[in-house]
Amino acid sequence: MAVSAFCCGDFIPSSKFNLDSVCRVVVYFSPCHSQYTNKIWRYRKLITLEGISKTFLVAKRQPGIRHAVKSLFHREYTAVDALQDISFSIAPGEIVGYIGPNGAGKSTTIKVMSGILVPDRGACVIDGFTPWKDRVPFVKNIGVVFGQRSQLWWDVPVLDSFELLRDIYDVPEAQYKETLTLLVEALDLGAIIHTPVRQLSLGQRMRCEIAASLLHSPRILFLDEPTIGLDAVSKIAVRQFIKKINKEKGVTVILTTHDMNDIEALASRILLIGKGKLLYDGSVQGLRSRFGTKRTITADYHENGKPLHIPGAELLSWTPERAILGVDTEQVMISEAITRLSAQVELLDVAVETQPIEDIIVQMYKEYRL
Ligand SMILES: Nc1ncnc2c1ncn2[C@@H]1O[C@H](COP(=O)(O)OP(=O)(O)OP(=O)(O)O)[C@@H](O)[C@H]1O
Repeated sequence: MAVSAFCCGDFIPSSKFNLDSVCRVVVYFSPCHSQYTNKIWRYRKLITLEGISKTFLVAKRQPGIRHAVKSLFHREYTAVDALQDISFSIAPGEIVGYIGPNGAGKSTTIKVMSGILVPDRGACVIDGFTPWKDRVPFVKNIGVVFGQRSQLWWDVPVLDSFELLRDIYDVPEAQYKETLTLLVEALDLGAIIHTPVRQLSLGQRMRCEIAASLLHSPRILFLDEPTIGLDAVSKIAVRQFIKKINKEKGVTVILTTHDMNDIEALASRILLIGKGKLLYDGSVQGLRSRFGTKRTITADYHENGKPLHIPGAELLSWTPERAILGVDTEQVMISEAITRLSAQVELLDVAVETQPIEDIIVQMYKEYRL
């Protein structure tokens, strides 16, 4: 019983399955079980970052010709600590939202994880590879989309870019054709695949970028602001597609975004980074219960001439038939507030709204002084 409970859970890559299952059984029956359980647990993680730090040296430049000439001989630099001791791990099949204010270090982390940038300190192991050391085998495992940059060739039809990428990743012809057919259908690319990239709208290009990042069927997808600048319909299409490949293909997704609707729609786990430091790692639900304690109660009732006074609740608006109340659940339980309300008016309808995730994030940024 205990063994089966221990074995079930995350997807285990087939090539590692035997070793992994044998290890787990051996470890479970070993006398120093807990010590080894930690190591095995880490082994089962697809992505592990430990103590990653990165500092950029930015040349100081003063305006004016005199300073420009001076800087030719003597340059001063400012150190920007983009990442400070970042550690986390991600299991196969997770969708993780990586959030934080501007300049927090999100893109820098994605660049480290995708092997574009070498950190100053720390370790990063993704599916057994160190991204910046094992670049050639590693990139076959990952797809990357930078919302503000393109991996497609500007002047040629989208399909030509896809074929070039097929050659770069050395994707077998049959596999390429099958994947392309699926992507064209799922992302509705049929009408635009023969159009040069420069003639596409932002939303059309973004769908093509996502397809391009998946042509080689990677297990991990890094998405850096994939919905930036998209209209509501395109955003929904991109979100649905991300959900689909996660569910059906088990693709692990790490997503940076400023759009909290992306987070609500997709991520079950959030990593919050601020000023290069990891500040929160937990579920969206955990975030709500820790920071989202405010509720709004809208009450409709039989006409009542007197403004309400509900102890523990703030009266946000009032008419003789409707009141809107703000309640902090840390002070008063919702059920208690409604009981107090019904003691004063004859209720017809009551609606309770939770705080939008956007407000909760703003509150978090305030709390952490970001
Ligand atoms: N190549 C670089 N040279 C110098 N400084 C850099 C470089 N790249 C990033 N930085 C600095 O590192 C910090 C983190 O930048 P990063 O792009 O990772 O932030 P971000 O969280 O992705 O921000 P945004 O949400 O605005 O995209 C910033 O202060 C930025 O100015």
